[in-house]
Amino acid sequence: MASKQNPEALIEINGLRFTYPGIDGHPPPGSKPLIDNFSLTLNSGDRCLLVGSNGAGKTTILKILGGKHMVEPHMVRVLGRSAFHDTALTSSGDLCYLGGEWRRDVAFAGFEVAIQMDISAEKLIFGVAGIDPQRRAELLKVLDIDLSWRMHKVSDGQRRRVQICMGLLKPFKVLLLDEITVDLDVLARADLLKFLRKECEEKGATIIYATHIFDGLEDWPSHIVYVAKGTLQLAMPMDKVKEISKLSLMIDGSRVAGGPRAVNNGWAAED
Ligand SMILES: Nc1ncnc2c1ncn2[C@@H]1O[C@H](COP(=O)(O)OP(=O)(O)OP(=O)(O)O)[C@@H](O)[C@H]1O
Repeated sequence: MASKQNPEALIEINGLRFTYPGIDGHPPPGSKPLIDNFSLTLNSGDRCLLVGSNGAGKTTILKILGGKHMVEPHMVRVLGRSAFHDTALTSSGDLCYLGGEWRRDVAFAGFEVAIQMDISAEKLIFGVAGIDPQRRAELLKVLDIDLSWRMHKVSDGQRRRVQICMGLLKPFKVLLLDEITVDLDVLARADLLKFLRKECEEKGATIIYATHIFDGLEDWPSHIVYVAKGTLQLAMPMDKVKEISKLSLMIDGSRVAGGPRAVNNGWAAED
């Protein structure tokens, strides 16, 4: 994470404040903002794990970053632009959001189609125009997709793999992932995380990944952000988290008879 002035910042959130509108389209009078005074800056190559309990506001933050909710343009800048107002950010593929409603549908030949329709994986994946064949082949391998799968007959995890593949076909600069890996088996998830890490390290992409499943993620993120009740509680590079966690193990080890207390590597946090 970097200072607000850093020109390399791919994501800049400055004092974000957000309240869901009521039925009249306006925030209910006197309502407390769901997200309040939230600031965060991520640079090229950063891989940020967004954690927090149910209802903490993770999806809301990702949707705002993905341009799905309107906020004042100065509060959220993605690639230096306002995600809500600059629709070219998403249409170009530079900003990619995978989560929420996306779980039910995929973009196919310019339309949103139900992911469970009677269609082959091949038709869906090869139906996306203007894709680098090498990238497509790599994703098919990473996600271990059988092109003959019929989407209405495959398992949830297999369907999700096709969907993730389609979402990642276009190279992105900023990727927002909202719990999209829950249906994947351990190996598929590990391969996907490896691919995503490579995109950051080699192409300078930035990823925010919201998840409750921390298994196998110890070495994936470069940063961790913990949110509770819409407020940023902690934003830290992983190196620092590991340092603190080691330190706390040493301190506890010297205090507690019988050895160090498990601190769960600094990952688990309760609201
Ligand atoms: N469209 C909406 N209108 C009004 N309130 C909403 C809307 N969407 C979410 N909320 C509320 O905002 C709060 C934060 O929801 P959000 O989905 O951002 O949390 P989350 O951290 O992603 O939770 P989870 O881990 O369960 O997915 C919740 O209290 C939720 O009820």
